[in-house]
Amino acid sequence: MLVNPTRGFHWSDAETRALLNIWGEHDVQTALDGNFRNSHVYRDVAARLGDMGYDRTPDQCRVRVKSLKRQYYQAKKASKRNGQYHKTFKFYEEMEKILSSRSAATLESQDADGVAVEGDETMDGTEEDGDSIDQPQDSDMDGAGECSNADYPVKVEYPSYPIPVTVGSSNVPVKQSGIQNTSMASPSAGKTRRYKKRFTNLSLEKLMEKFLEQSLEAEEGFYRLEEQRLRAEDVRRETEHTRELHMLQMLGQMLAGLATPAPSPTPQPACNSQMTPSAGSFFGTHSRQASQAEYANHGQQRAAPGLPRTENGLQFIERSFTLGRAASGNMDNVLPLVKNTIPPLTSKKHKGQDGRIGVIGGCQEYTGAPYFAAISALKVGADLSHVFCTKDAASVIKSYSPELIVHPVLDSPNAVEEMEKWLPRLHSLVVGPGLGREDVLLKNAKAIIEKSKSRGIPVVIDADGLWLVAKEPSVIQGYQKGILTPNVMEFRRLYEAMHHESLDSNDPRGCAQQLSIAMGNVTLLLKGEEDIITDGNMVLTCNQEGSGRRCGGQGDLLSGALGIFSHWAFSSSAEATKGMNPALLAAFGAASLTRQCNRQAFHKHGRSTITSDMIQEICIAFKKLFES
Ligand SMILES: NC(=O)C1=CN([C@@H]2O[C@H](COP(=O)(O)OP(=O)(O)OC[C@H]3O[C@@H](n4cnc5c(N)ncnc54)[C@H](O)[C@@H]3O)[C@@H](O)[C@H]2O)[C@@H](O)CC1
Ligand SMILES: Nc1ncnc2c1ncn2[C@@H]1O[C@H](COP(=O)(O)OP(=O)(O)OP(=O)(O)O)[C@@H](O)[C@H]1O
Repeated sequence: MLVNPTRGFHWSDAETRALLNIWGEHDVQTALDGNFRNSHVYRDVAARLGDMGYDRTPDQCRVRVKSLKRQYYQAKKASKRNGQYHKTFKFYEEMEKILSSRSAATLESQDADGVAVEGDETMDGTEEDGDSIDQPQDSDMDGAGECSNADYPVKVEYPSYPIPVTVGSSNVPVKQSGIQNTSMASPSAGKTRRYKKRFTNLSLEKLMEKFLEQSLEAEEGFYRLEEQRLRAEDVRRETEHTRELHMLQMLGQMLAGLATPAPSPTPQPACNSQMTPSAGSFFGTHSRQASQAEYANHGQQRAAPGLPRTENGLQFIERSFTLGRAASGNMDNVLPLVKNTIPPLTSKKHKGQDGRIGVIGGCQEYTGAPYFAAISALKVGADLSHVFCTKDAASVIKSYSPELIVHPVLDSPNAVEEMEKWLPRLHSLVVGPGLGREDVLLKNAKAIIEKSKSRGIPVVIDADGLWLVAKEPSVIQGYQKGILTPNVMEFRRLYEAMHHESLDSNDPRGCAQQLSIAMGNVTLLLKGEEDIITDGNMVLTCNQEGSGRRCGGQGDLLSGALGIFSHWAFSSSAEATKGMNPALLAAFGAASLTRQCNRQAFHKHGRSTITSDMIQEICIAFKKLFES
């Protein structure tokens, strides 16, 4: 049970004696002597008082002790004068006993340190009450760090580098630079006294020890914080990395979802009422930006038939390709996939393995077109290039190049059988360059397209082949390995044939997509200022820089190149194409190459650039685009 449960300011005599008994014990005095911090000592004193039934806080004990000491010193002073005063201080004897023996001990240590110190345990920076009048004769420490005790003057040398010290009760380390001249030199009077009280009882060695200890503590604290910061940074980086990996995984899964071969598509209704025409005209003055934005919408709104379009890989890809398009078409994101489809040149392969291409075209009027197409296929990398032309065109075409294998069969009575027997040897077919529009030639071309379809051979249709398609769309409709390469005129013709209405010249992409869908998602490469490539689901644009030079035969170069690119693309694994429609990749590759050839040739020949000049550039252009 507590004797003093009120914890009031008044100390009873018994309580005070109990306190002095504890405080006067040797181990308590030793613990208090010369220590900066004495809170733990007074905590112990208060606890022991508590054991005796007195409920006092450590602070109350400390204040009470101070008060007793003050009274003791005053009584002692007075007693020197009249020998009486001590009689009025009822605890004089007890205090005398404690402090006199303590003085002796302190003096011993003073001798050892060479520093005169008198006083008590007042070094606790956290518990100072600011009351210094209990010190009858404080030792002085002046602003220059000099301990000016009369008997033992000592010059205190502080290190010139900043030492973090704990100030007040906040325990915040602060740096004191030039400590001799600042904080010790110009504090307020009260502070000066406090410093005096704190430091006078300490030996220099201890003082320095304290400084160094605190300096070390502060340094350790700094490193601890720094370590925490670095760990937090590591965690942040790791989180970021995991997030990126997660995104990549998601992308991979989506692309893998697209690798599933598409089922046979159904032709779609032609018109997309959601389309809004933009300003300008592709077929006249075309506003590219407007239609780009517009087209992004088409890509996301349409659910085209035939291709997996669940939540979904396709939408995701469309978005990413739409983003990529803004700056430079799809050069950055599609070209690497095209590269993936190009077979490496190795000594292990035999002739024909990298591609055997057939061109159906070449008549009395047009011998250049099939030649351009066939030679371009060779120059891009086909091993063998065949031309199936009319009899009178054959020798002319042969005379252009000994590289080409020319079959004068297109106008023969058994043209289809003649050509069909070559089909097993062909990897892809280009139908149309220089074909002409004679019914019999178109009929034979149509028959050979049908045969090729049944064999699953990729079929590129260009020029007069498109004339045929405009008349009979079913010849290629819904064939996923079919690719149409109309120029502006051919596109218009096709569109109007399919939709029975004029095309919206302000919306080339929308129209191209509509046409592709109407054709059963056959891939379309609409040539122009910007080549638009679509399979109805996805739209790519090729803005590879070309030139302003348009001469006959450039489209033939493109269709011939596309012949070989389509073979490579359709022979590639889904992994290589990342699940993208191979027809799109092939078209993109051929379009980029043609434009690059045009650019290079134009640099050399300017206005005089002709298709033969472009063909000369295929090697360098191919290297630049696909092998660098
Ligand atoms: N050196 C050669 O042997 C060449 C033969 N070519 C072949 O020539 C054949 C015809 O192809 P084209 O692209 O010349 O087809 P077109 O004869 O339909 O068009 C030729 C050009 O005439 C203009 N044109 C066509 N119809 C028009 C109309 N109604 N009103 C106004 N202008 C019109 C357009 O500028 C068009 O690009 C194809 O088989 C093609 O392959 C071309 O490839 C060019 C080179
Ligand atoms: N305005 C243009 N700016 C840049 N390149 C263009 C432009 N128009 C067409 N091209 C490019 O020229 C090439 C041939 O396209 P073009 O429209 O001349 O084909 P074409 O008329 O079918 O050719 P051909 O004369 O062989 O029949 C394509 O690669 C295309 O990208």
